[in-house]
Amino acid sequence: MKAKGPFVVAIDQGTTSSRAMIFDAQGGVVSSAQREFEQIFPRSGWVEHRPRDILTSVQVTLTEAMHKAGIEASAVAGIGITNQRETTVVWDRASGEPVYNALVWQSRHSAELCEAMRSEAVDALVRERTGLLLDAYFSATKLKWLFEHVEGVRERAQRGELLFGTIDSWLVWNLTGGRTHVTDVTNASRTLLYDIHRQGWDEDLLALFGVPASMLPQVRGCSEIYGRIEPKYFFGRDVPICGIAGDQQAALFGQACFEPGMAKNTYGTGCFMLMNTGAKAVPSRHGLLTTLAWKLGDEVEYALEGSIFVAGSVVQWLRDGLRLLDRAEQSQASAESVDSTEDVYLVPAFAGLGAPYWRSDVRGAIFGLSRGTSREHLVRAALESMAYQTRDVLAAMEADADIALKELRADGGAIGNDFLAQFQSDMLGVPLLRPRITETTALGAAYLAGLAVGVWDSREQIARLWQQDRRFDPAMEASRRERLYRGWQAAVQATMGFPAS
Ligand SMILES: Nc1ncnc2c1ncn2[C@@H]1O[C@H](COP(=O)(O)OP(=O)(O)O)[C@@H](O)[C@H]1O
Ligand SMILES: O=P(O)(O)OC[C@H](O)CO
Repeated sequence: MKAKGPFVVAIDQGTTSSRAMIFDAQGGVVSSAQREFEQIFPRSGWVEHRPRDILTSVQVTLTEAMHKAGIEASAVAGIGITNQRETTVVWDRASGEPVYNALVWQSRHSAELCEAMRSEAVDALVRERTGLLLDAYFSATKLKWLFEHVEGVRERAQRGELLFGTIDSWLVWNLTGGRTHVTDVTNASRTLLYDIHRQGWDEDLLALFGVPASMLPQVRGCSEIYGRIEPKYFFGRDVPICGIAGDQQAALFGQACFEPGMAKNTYGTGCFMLMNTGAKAVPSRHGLLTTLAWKLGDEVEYALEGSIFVAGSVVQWLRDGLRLLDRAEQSQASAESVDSTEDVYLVPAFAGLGAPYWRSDVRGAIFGLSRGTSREHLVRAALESMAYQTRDVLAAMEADADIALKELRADGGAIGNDFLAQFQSDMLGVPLLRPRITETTALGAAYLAGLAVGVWDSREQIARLWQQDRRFDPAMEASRRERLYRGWQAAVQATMGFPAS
């Protein structure tokens, strides 16, 4: 007999792959399926996705995960969606056809346009209303690029023929058969068009970027029924879609960081540290972002975020670019085979530096090379760079929020690396906790969906489901830690000074 459930499905639409996961009511993984899709690099620094590829990868993984689980569709209580954030899609309201590829969050399409728009008044307006910065990372700059570079898009948008959405909106629109144009507050808070204090699209910002209000989705909470999936996509059942959050906020939720001061760091392609600041939107004076953590019922909570653009991808570069490794996992043994980097530092500013520096013009550098520098030293320096960047962000966070972090919950593919986890704990001087389920992004989306349809009743119940895999306690002497960190800071300063202008 097939298991009765209830089960919850999470769709985790990430930058390089889509994943569908099925969870039971204890928060345990029943099955999962994953598909990569094509990354399109039309020019140096530009990254695009085909919106239809994304949709297909989601539909295929949904079906595969259900087959693997061997459960009835009727046992699924709800579907949650979590997504790569900021990535921008524009499509025709009538035909559903995208007008162009999706412009991906990392892409620098709109970098020049941002420089041309920059002024003290614009910077202040953006920061005050959105908690963000004027940077090509965010959606409104990508929309403006589409208006300026793709023929007819501005005019069609002005005539009300086009819709805009981040990937969550694009998926919900399609999975509900073109009936529902919504997003949630967390995704809205990454567009540069949303007032995070007043909770609404902001007319001044719409005017600044030339965006007609008619193309915007309705903004909703993170845990409610938005619509029902078309039965043809889900074994004949119109299951509710009832959870939406951007992937980093979903991970914060999946890590059960529900109290102000609790923080998580996700070590994937990039690294995103978010600290819950509760009902208070804490403005950053140290290069972080203020963002919405979630909205449950009428309650809104905020987070401080440090966005690091290159983390796990530095290991991919060692593997595919320098061919120093066959597999990412080998980096652990390689780093552990030497006692230190012998003062080699690698600053992986491949696409500039994100938080807290925001320097899109700088590029990566390696310092301290000697005749004795080996492959192992470089691998270790690459892993250490993730930990140093995280310390930069944490220092900014503690200064902004005026608190000292007690522990850091960590997740994402790269934190399976024990060397990195230990070095990170050493470098921060706080315990690092690794949960049993490191797919916390999908788990968070499942929790949000399950809360909306009664699979779980409360956040307290969810917090009790969090389980530790391993705890890493700081073991490095403070004097060594500070000496190493000073070396990193010098390396970053030197990187930012090159080439001399
Ligand atoms: N054992 C490991 N040590 C170091 N880095 C790793 C390890 N395993 C995976 N990675 C890195 O982590 C990233 C994959 O993590 P994942 O959470 O799947 O990323 P994303 O969701 O951003 O695609 C890759 O960049 C990979 O190089
Ligand atoms: O797809 P990921 O996990 O690399 O996350 C991307 C972030 O949401 C970008 O802001």
